[in-house]
Amino acid sequence: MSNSSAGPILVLGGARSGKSSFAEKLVEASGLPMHYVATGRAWDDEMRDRIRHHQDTRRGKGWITHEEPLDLVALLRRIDDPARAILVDCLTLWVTNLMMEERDMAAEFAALAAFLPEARARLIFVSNEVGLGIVPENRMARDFRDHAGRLHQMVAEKSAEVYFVAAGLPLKMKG
Ligand SMILES: Nc1nc2c(ncn2[C@@H]2O[C@H](COP(=O)(O)OP(=O)(O)OP(=O)(O)O)[C@@H](O)[C@H]2O)c(=O)[nH]1
Repeated sequence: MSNSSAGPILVLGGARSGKSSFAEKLVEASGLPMHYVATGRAWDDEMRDRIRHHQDTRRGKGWITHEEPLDLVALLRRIDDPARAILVDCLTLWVTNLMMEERDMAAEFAALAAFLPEARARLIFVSNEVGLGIVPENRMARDFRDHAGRLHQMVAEKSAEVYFVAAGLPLKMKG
């Protein structure tokens, strides 16, 4: 794992690809205090169960959890510290939440782009690669796919390392 000054790490993958576990291991290997930023919202019982499983079983003690569905950059600026590893899980849920609230996507992405080179913490971003299937039929899904793709390109460009995880296997794409 690179040092904090080298830039963030981006971990991409499909649903249930093992991307979050891989990213969690990177954070644990850093030996730094571990911060988890959840962008997901508990919108139903299934999601509530998943979140409980993440909090109690997957992460357990030793992690500090922050829940922020929208103002991700403001939170990252608040908790940024060179003596911390911060895992953001995940960027695609952030995109979903921003779209639901009709936020200015370009402005939000620009704020993140401005923050990344200044960040001092070991930052690890997890995100779903959603652009590999057929073109979605509905407009909102196409917009979502496009926003996610643009965001991934921006974060990848500013990252020191980029991985693609499939079937639990990480493929290093950058760094
Ligand atoms: N609000 C909240 N959300 C959480 C918390 N822990 C995890 N989550 C959310 O749960 C999501 C992960 O859900 P999963 O369905 O288990 O993971 P997945 O990304 O489909 O699977 P993998 O590819 O194996 O990681 C993350 O994107 C988080 O946003 C938490 O403490 N609070």
